[in-house]
Amino acid sequence: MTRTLRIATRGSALALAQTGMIADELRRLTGVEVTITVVTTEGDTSRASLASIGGTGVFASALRASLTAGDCDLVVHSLKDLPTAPYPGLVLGAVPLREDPRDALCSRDGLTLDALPEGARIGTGSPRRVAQLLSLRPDATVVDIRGNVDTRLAKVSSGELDAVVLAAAGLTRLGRLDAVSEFFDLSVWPTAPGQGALAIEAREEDSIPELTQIQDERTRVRIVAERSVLAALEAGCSAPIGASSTLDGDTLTLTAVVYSADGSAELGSTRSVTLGGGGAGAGAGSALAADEAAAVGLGSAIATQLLGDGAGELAQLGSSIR
Ligand SMILES: NCc1[nH]cc(CCC(=O)O)c1CC(=O)O
Repeated sequence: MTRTLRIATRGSALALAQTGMIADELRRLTGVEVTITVVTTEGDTSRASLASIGGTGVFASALRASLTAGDCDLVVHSLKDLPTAPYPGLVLGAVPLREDPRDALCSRDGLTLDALPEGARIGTGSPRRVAQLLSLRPDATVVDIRGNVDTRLAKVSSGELDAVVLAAAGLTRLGRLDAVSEFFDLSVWPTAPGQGALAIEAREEDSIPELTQIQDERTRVRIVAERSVLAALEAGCSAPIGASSTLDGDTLTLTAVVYSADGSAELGSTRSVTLGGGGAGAGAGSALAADEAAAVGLGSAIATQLLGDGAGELAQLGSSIR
């Protein structure tokens, strides 16, 4: 009998697209059979603003409950929507190769952020994007929006908004890169920790060797570093924090920026570490574990520095702990 893996996912077009891609890769690379079931989450049913219903975890909890209950074997999440706190009994089974981590502006007539009219109405639901937008365009009116990618883009074509900011990765996966008028460079516009990457979550007690075949270890080490800043700042995905990383050879470099809510002030820090892969003689698994530990150390060092510089007060992190 062919082995079957059951994957659970949210039902949005983006979630279905990215889960479908993972399912196809698992089938192609390992020969397993894969089934997909849709789980509705609070993030899908509530129309309240994301910040108000709790940010961290609103998309993830129902999926995690399904995994814990044994109703599925794997869950595909957008990594940036996955809370940093460990979840009892579940593990990050695999992190596939990352898509473009940048944010993109989608406006009419290809206008860039600089070229938008005075007082332009720009839609986003993310406190980080609000701060970044206002820091570059203090005259803009930022409108808090919810909804899937197509709904957001429709508000621009209809004229309700002049522009929206969306993740390039989501637009790529949905085949909507045509809507992009500007990609923001990560050096001026770092994005959410883990943006553009997916998380395949599994039960700790299960052994699913197929997962190593869809994992990109270099992506995994980078996102571990980015997320450890959030964890060390005790901030959630709704906090106004951007992070970006590079892994050049064995040099892992991480930048994190903390913003005030109105974008008028920011604090940043950049550090690097040389990864040793656990040293000669270390097994493949322990080499990855050693690199992940170094990545966590890098993120914590950056968080400690930012807190020492006053990031807690600047971003009012206490109020975004969830
Ligand atoms: N919070 C919503 C969300 N979660 C993941 C993505 C797509 C990009 C990704 O995989 O990081 C998006 C949409 C967006 O931010 O535009």
